[in-house]
Amino acid sequence: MLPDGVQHIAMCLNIDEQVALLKDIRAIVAEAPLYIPCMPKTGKPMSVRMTNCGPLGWVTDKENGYRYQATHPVTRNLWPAMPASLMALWHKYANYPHPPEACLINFYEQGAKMGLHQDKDEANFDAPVVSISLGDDCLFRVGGPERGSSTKSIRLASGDVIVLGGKGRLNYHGVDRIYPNTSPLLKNGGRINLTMRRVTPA
Ligand SMILES: O=C(O)CCC(=O)C(=O)O
Ligand SMILES: [Fe+2]
Repeated sequence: MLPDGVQHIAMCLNIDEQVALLKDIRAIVAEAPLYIPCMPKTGKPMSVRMTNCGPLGWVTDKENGYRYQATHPVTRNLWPAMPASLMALWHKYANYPHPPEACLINFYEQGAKMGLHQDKDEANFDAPVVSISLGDDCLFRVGGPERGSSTKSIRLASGDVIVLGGKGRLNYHGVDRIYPNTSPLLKNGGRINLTMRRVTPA
């Protein structure tokens, strides 16, 4: 059983839908290249590469830490628009009457991971976080709203959706590992995660 408010919806996207979504993501990455985010204060580079689409994007660097901003930290351009394919997934799974403002695009190569954390840089926790997996499987871990709470590990596959909402909105979660060569979607392997969020109060 997953914690209250955490939903794992397996195989939401069939292979054709995954290919179509990937095409949209490739267009976004062509305009807003993946960059290497760094941890606040220490400046340690994260193993995941990132970009965003939508009016706001989540960024992090040594000097200014975790935040949302309207522009890409390297190109300084506005983030590309959120594609209709992502908007449709939000409206299907978020059960929230306002559109998402940010979609963080995470790219994990083999060996990349993401430590346990809460998504709490938003000024609005009423809306859920809707997260889509594409490409190689990963081991996803989710706990409760306190750092020490027990966690549960689940394997996510390409086309799966995770929703963190309600009581689960601030639950700790992270990605422990990528399982190489488990999906034919990305020619060179790796995993893409798309995390849609509402940032400001509606
Ligand atoms: O890659 C994932 O499935 C989770 C990503 C995540 O938790 C985040 O970007 O905040
Ligand atoms: Fe997260």
